[in-house]
Amino acid sequence: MTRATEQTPPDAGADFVVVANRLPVDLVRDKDGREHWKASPGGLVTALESILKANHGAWVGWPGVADAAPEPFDADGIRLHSVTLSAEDVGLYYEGFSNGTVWPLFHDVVVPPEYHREWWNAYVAINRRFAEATAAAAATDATVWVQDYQLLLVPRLLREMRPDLTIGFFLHIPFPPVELFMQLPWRSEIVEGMLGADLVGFHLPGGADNFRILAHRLGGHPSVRLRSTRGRASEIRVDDRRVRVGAFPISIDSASIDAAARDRGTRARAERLRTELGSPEILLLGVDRLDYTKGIDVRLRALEELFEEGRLETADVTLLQLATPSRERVEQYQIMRSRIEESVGRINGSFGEIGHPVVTYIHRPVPKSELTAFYVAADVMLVTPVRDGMNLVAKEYVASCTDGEGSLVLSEFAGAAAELRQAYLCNPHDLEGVKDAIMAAVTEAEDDRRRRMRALRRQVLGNDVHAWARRFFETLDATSDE
Ligand SMILES: Nc1ncnc2c1ncn2[C@@H]1O[C@H](COP(=O)(O)OP(=O)(O)O)[C@@H](O)[C@H]1O
Ligand SMILES: O=P(O)(O)OC[C@H]1O[C@H](O[C@H]2O[C@H](CO)[C@@H](O)[C@H](O)[C@H]2O)[C@H](O)[C@@H](O)[C@@H]1O
Repeated sequence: MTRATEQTPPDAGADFVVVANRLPVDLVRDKDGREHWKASPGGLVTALESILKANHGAWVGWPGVADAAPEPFDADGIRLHSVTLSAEDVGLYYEGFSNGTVWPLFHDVVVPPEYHREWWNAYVAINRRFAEATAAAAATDATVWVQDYQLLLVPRLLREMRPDLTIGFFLHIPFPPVELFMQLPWRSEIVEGMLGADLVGFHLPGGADNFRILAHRLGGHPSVRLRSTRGRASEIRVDDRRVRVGAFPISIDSASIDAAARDRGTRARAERLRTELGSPEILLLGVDRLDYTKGIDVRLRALEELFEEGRLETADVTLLQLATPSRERVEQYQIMRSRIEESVGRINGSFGEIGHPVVTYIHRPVPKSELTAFYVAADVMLVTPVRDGMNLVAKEYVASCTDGEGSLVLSEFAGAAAELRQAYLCNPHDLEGVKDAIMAAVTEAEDDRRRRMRALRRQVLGNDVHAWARRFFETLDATSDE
């Protein structure tokens, strides 16, 4: 989404409203003070954009910069309502409680979560602000879909304001084991906040199970498994309401990525890219937000050791690592960036040649069409998070391997590993295992590699983001009909 046009808001409100921390476009302020909109980062936007366009819905979210307060406007057929956040709000609610407390806690405390009462107070106040904006944007009896960990309190707040609404909630990141969640000083408030929804969705059944156990332990809410949904959902009783809970693994717009990857221009760009990278025999690719959960450091260590041990020849192999800047004011992200950039420098210092680094590192987002060309060009995709809700990059790569060539090295700790079983799976905490997975992806016989990719493509092309949304809405409808 790149163009935005102003229109008068519809009086009656929208029948379908998505509320997420971010709008699907970010407001960008140039140095000279001029403003324009650009697509905002991350998998959530990628996933929901096509669904909203098809349904002429509304989206409530933050425009991505402090103090911006644009009037509601339409962009590519979606009505956008901005929630204004001051610089202080961004520091306390987004960088603080969302990304300094919940994000690390829910990603298995891979860095220590911080618990600060002023972050929590801001989180409560801003969740209320999002709920109020959503209540104002939704028509009578509308369906509202609340997204993700920044808005865990919104379902309950919204139900109190607008009992007529049907409310779905989806968590895009892992829901942690009970023992870890219990660290949170505000654990009951969070669970009760989520239980305000009619349907609470997770990527994996394990997340749904953890939530059910916590609803019982913290709130005394009993639950039953629903046989009718073939083990996919459970039901929690909250007073006189029934809240469904289930697993809905998100996916991508597989067909459109497949088509983009087949495009002649994309293929030509992929060829040129390989030439620009020195025509390596094996092109490895990493594509991530620069986040400490993504295991970029893990794959760099693995590659460095494979070079040191002579298992990979530096003359044959190149890694292209794309890293989108992310949450740059949060300290742990700064630490991880320094560590990664130091590793890239060290590896190139040891193994690169003049004009031929072994690792090419790009710390900025690239256009989607360019990204598809990178996927097409790559021989091996490295996806090695220490924990990840799903990881859409893994699925995008598979959808781009239209000629059946290409190998995916995938961490068992990414949600995607539950579906992409034929990838070269590895444990990112076991460096030898990661190295072996990379070597297998590079050296396995062509027939075996192709057989794996065929199976992966069947999975990704047969389970796209439209099927994900359909499954979620069917379950939500069934819940609200009863
Ligand atoms: N350097 C980049 N340039 C452009 N898009 C990127 C880049 N890195 C990641 N993306 C996009 O961002 C999304 C990342 O989604 P995902 O892998 O699920 O992780 P997350 O949402 O945690 O960032 C994908 O759709 C991917 O194409
Ligand atoms: O908005 P940001 O702080 O810049 O972060 C970008 C998004 O990152 C997270 O993505 C998650 O959702 C993906 C789709 O379900 C999933 O594949 C991935 O594993 C998750 O990490 C976050 O959950 C979004 O809210 C952010 O917008």
